[in-house]
Amino acid sequence: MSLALAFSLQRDRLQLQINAELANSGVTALYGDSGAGKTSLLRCIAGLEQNAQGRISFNGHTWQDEQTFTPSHQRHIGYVFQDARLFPHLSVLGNLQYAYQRRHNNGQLFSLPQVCDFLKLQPLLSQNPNTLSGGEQQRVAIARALLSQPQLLLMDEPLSALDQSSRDEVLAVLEQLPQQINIPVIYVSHNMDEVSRLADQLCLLEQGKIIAQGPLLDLCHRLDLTLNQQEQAASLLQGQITDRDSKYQLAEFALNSSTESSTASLYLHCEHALGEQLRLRIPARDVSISLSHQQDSSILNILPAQVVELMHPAGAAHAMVKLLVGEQYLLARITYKSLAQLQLSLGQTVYAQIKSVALLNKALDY
Ligand SMILES: Nc1ncnc2c1ncn2[C@@H]1O[C@H](COP(=O)(O)OP(=O)(O)OP(=O)(O)O)[C@@H](O)[C@H]1O
Repeated sequence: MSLALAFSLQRDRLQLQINAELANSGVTALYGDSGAGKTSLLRCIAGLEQNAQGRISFNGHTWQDEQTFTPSHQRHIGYVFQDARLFPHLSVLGNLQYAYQRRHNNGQLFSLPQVCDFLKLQPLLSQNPNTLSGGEQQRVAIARALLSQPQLLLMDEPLSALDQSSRDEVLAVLEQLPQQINIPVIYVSHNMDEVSRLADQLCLLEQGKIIAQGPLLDLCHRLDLTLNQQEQAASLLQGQITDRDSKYQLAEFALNSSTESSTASLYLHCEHALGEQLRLRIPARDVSISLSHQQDSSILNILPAQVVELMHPAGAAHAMVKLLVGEQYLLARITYKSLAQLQLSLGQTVYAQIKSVALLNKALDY
């Protein structure tokens, strides 16, 4: 059971041609450049594009084919837009009650107190939407979408219109979303940092077509994808906090591995509890490579690694090196000159020097 898509939509400047089956649990990120067709695809799923030709079905229910077109309000979906679109003449509570009263069914997946608690809306209930910050408005918009009791939640760049502090506020809520709701989420974004914090599955859209799809962890290390040849490419590593060093205020983060012999650890500063499964994001540009283990460096995290793939697009000043660290992959973006000087080859053992890591709250789903 899943969201099965086989349809096309003709736009003035874009032909959307979609053939895909999206997961029916967790967060699937629809990622692509501006104009790739992400919003158009989401609108087709929502039943907001009458001109889409083809078939869309969800969990065995046909929403659209040659004979059928289920209107948007009968698809049991929640939709969160880039802007909150709250009713200005109603209080926050009024907006929420309006959505709840018009819920898709009598299901009680999400109750008003539960949603208000999760999205920390209690102090805002009597306020008018115009008096709220952008982040607060977006939290209300998410609550409103959930109160309609959807079976599928669609989110179209819900952070893009927010300033940094509001963005962080809503992102913190979204990171907790999978623990709170048990429905699939399709999340449109062109921000890889956001995607790596929130998504389990990734769907890459380019010029109206899905060019790759699968678990985020698999796709974010594939060097054939242009996404991973760019400056903002980053690796995701999965592991847990296994020790704390109170003298230096550091925690030991051990990468998950199936055997003791292939384990590897990094050191970082964090407050997370021992044993907690976490996701680590390491920008490829913050990983350098040396042939020997540097003993006189301030870089704390230096790990033995094996070169498993090299990518140097013709004429480019930079190359991407895919390394195996323990049992997980790490990307290093180095200059073509360094690649030539080090004479790196496949299978070679090197040392990965990691200058920065970001600890993400969400563990990866395998
Ligand atoms: N209502 C419309 N009528 C005609 N063309 C449209 C319409 N909406 C979008 N388009 C065009 O379809 C293409 C895809 O737009 P869409 O908004 O789906 O892309 P996107 O990937 O979501 O981009 P962004 O990240 O900038 O929102 C663009 O060329 C856009 O100009």
